[in-house]
Amino acid sequence: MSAADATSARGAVGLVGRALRLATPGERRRIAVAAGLGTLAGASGTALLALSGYLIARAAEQPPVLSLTVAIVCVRALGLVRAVARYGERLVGHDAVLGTLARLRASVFAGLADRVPGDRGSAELLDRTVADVDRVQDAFLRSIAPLTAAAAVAVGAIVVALLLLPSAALALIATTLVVGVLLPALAQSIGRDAARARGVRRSALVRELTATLDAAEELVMAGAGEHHRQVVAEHGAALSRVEDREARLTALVAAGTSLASGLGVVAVLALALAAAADGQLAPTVTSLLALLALGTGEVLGAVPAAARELHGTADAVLRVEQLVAERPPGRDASAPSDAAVRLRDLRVRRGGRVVLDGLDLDLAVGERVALVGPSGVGKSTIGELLVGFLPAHEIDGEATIGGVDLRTVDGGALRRLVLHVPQDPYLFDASLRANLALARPDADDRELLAALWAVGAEPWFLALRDGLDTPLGERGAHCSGGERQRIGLARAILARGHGLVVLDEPASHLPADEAATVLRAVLDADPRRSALLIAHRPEEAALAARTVGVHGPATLSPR
Ligand SMILES: Nc1ncnc2c1ncn2[C@@H]1O[C@H](COP(=O)(O)OP(=O)(O)OP(=O)(O)O)[C@@H](O)[C@H]1O
Repeated sequence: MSAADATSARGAVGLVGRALRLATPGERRRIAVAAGLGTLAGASGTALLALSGYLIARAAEQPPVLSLTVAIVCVRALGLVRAVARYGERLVGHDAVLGTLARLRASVFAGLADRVPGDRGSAELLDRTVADVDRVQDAFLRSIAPLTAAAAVAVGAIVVALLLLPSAALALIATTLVVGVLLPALAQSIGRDAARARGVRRSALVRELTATLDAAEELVMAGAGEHHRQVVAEHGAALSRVEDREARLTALVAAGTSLASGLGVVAVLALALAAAADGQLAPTVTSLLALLALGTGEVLGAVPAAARELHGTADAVLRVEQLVAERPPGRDASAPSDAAVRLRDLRVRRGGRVVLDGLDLDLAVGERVALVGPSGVGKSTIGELLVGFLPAHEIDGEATIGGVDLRTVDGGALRRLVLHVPQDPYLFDASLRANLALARPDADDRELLAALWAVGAEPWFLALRDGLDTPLGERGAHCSGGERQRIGLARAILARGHGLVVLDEPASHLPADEAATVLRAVLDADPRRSALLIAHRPEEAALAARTVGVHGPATLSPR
């Protein structure tokens, strides 16, 4: 089903089914209970209104009070039932939906994290993914529940009217068709166009804003800040215009809904009065019918907004469903037994361009190999291949680790086997301790400090006021390039259990006379670990038992 299909009734039912499939059976049961309680609240509200009308009209005739007792008790009971059912609906519904959301967020994150980095998407995709999961909540609470309640109340009211005055039932059916079918179809079409236009405008704004914030320093230095501020403001204004138009159209539909409901009440009242004048209907039932129509109109009044919401959530539900259900292509459950690497006649394409071609490389268990060569010839690409960061469709030829094809190896098993130490390690906006503990959560402070000392970070550390509790700032903004690299290298010293470490120029910002010593400490931290060391400096390459030169797409020669 495409998002556009959601405009049809079948599409809407299908979408409700798909949204419900995102919940576990237990959550579905609670969502059903919430929808049932919502229906009970809506029905008792409408019945309360109708019965109150009857009671007032009957009381005006000044009958013996005892003859009103049943109606009075019913009115009290309905008032209580309505309040309790509404409270229960909110409680059970939100409890079920928030539980579903928490679980979905974790699944969506796992789905994104499992993808190779290039396949993970931009800030815009991540932004939409977070918003999408939130919108699934709307599908449950703002669409499914009110639509169920409205359908049940409308059918009940029509049956009651049919028993009392068939012509009033016809007027109610007409109101239901206009308010519950025609106007929602209009609202859905507004929702579809508005959601599409809003999505395009919002994406453009997020893209521009992210790019501007990322490059803020360079833009200010180049004097281009004002221009970009204007571009962001224009995108913001365009989004506001789309939202403004959507709000005006929505208000028109809301006005149409109130008008149609009101006309329905007037029609039912007129028919009931005429029937009462003809003696076909007791005068007291006239007000019951009119207020029954009023109550039904109120419940139906939520349908256009619910239908619009349902359409608005269609794309979101489909995207979340894909992220939760889809495994990254080509990854299966095979786990390599060791870290022996074998590459034969390997060809790698990146961005549509061949960057490695005819590559042969062996790395035995426990062996240390250095990769050297000019910039841009594909050294890092080899490292990324070994750690599963390249999409399978970009790799041709033989590429195995522990005898398992690198294109099909299980992502989790590969990351437990191969440790990647990048040139620019990612530091979280957290304490130094938390950033180091990422590599070994059970390491104590003594071990963390030993790792810092081994990478030559002692003088820097001793100058920190809060020691291991020092916050490192967003992306490690409080650290220099060299300090960030030392933290990345300390993580590699702390890490345990890997069969292979890929060191991708992780000491390039350190002074040349220190880099080789620090790298040796990393290599010696786990002597059983084999290593692929990507290096530009000869003294670093000399740490490996064997050096391999990479010279371009078609050549790779052992030295
Ligand atoms: N994500 C990517 N998308 C498209 N092309 C890429 C990507 N990453 C790298 N490349 C291209 O692949 C080629 C090899 O890049 P790679 O980073 O492997 O080279 P390198 O030998 O490690 O270079 P350096 O020594 O400068 O780090 C380069 O031409 C680069 O432009």
